[in-house]
Amino acid sequence: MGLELSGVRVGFAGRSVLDGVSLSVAPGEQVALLGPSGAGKTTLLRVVVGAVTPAGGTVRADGTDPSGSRADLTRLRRSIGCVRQRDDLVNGLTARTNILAAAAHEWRIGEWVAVLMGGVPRRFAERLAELARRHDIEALLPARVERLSGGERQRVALARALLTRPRLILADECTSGLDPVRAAVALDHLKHSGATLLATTHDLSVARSFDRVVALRDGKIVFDGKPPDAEEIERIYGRSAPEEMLA
Ligand SMILES: Nc1ncnc2c1ncn2[C@@H]1O[C@H](COP(=O)(O)OP(=O)(O)OP(=O)(O)O)[C@@H](O)[C@H]1O
Repeated sequence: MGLELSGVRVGFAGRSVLDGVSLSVAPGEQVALLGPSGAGKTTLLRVVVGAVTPAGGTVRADGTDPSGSRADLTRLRRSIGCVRQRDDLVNGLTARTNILAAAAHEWRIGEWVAVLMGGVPRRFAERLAELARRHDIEALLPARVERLSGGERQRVALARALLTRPRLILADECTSGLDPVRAAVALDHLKHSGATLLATTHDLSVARSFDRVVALRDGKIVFDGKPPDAEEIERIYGRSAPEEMLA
């Protein structure tokens, strides 16, 4: 799925958070959105998914305006997989049900019953097993998600985002909270999903694993290209660069 943002402006309580952001991402392209805390990375993802309506500029995801009609937004969201910084798994439900819920709009009546009884509809079984294996969560599937650790929840959230093979993945700090091996597995899986990928990070080593890095500072794009080296980062961010960006 392609993305086109032009002159996007967002403000909260009179304070500018995105200030004339223009960005073009081709279908299948993978982009790291780099920036220190508060630079506007999450807000940019929220604009793409229609959770924040810009005060100015235009946004098109797959040619659709995410702030347009409800029907357009619903259709668009079904092609997007989100992994949020703070996952929004539903407590009280098992990891299995949380993952399957990503496809709830596709369930048939019999499948609703199967899922509510703790089962897995046959047409999702193979995909669920593959994701569980890949993210090492097979043993966690029957557990209620409130009993899982932060990193375990993160892996469940990744599996959920990938279940329906989305065409666009918005990953917000998706590896924070994961150990280095699992973080590498998660990134690798996202990158090999074939989807367009927009992944926020303030970790330069994560950004460096992408071919294209878009850096934000105070709501503006200040760099767009091959991964910047430490010297460039210092030039872009000066003292506002957190240590992990200078490493
Ligand atoms: N709903 C909101 N209401 C008011 N201010 C907001 C809202 N959402 C974000 N902000 C502010 O906008 C700024 C940018 O936030 P955003 O979450 O986009 O930054 P970020 O680059 O993702 O940071 P982090 O790496 O810490 O997640 C912050 O100063 C934040 O406090």
